[in-house]
Amino acid sequence: MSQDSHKCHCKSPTDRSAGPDVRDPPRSDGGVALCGACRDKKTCRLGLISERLDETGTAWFELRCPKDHEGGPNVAHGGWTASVLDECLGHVPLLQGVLSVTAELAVSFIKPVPIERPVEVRARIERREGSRIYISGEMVLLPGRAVLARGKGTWIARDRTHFAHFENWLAEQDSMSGANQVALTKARA
Ligand SMILES: CCCCCCCC/C=C\CCCCCCCC(=O)SCCNC(=O)CCNC(=O)[C@H](O)C(C)(C)COP(=O)(O)OP(=O)(O)OC[C@H]1O[C@@H](n2cnc3c(N)ncnc32)[C@H](O)[C@@H]1OP(=O)(O)O
Repeated sequence: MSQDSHKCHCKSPTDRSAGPDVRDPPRSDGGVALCGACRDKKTCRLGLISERLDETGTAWFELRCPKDHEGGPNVAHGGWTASVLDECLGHVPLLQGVLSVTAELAVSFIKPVPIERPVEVRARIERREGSRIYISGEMVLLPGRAVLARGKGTWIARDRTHFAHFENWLAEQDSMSGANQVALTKARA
């Protein structure tokens, strides 16, 4: 359902659940835009150290896989690699002042990613169609830039009411399951 056609008593975009301003998100000391879980710690727990957008529209990220994301011996858990690509690719529109959410993400795992070694992600928008933003990127090992992983996917541009709409949807789900519970209890009585 599109947000425009969603008719409910949604909270206003200025409500706390709308989150911080996407054009001025909370950042780490290295300038990385921080998601909800990392704001208090003021550091990206996935290991992103810095991010920048160059004049051609390519976004560059420096990072290391923290030890607590180890999967196999001395290498990253695959979920870390997928999370980092989700994060970095999603930051490309964010660096241009656009909030978007991941609709689809495909990850190719080319080589294991060593723990605590400098790696780089570069990502760019391939094209846009309506609210759909097609983004791709790759993770390379520094300094030689051997490719470790590739990601590509579809992001959907949203406005700040996205999360307030979701909270209303969740409340509707909860009230429906509450009503179902009452009906079930009555049927059993
Ligand atoms: C990135 C990190 C940010 C760092 C934070 C810094 C601070 C920033 C400051 C402040 C805010 C905080 C920001 C946090 C941001 C976090 C982002 C994430 O974590 S993303 C988490 C995982 N992804 C989800 O949770 C989506 C869950 N899915 C959905 O919400 C919906 O399914 C959604 C929005 C994807 C589609 O909703 P519909 O289907 O109701 O919307 P309809 O209007 O019908 O479709 C819109 C367009 O989307 C296409 N679409 C829908 N699903 C698709 C799919 N699976 N694949 C391709 N296209 C799809 C449709 O074809 C349509 O395209 P057409 O506009 O007509 O061109």
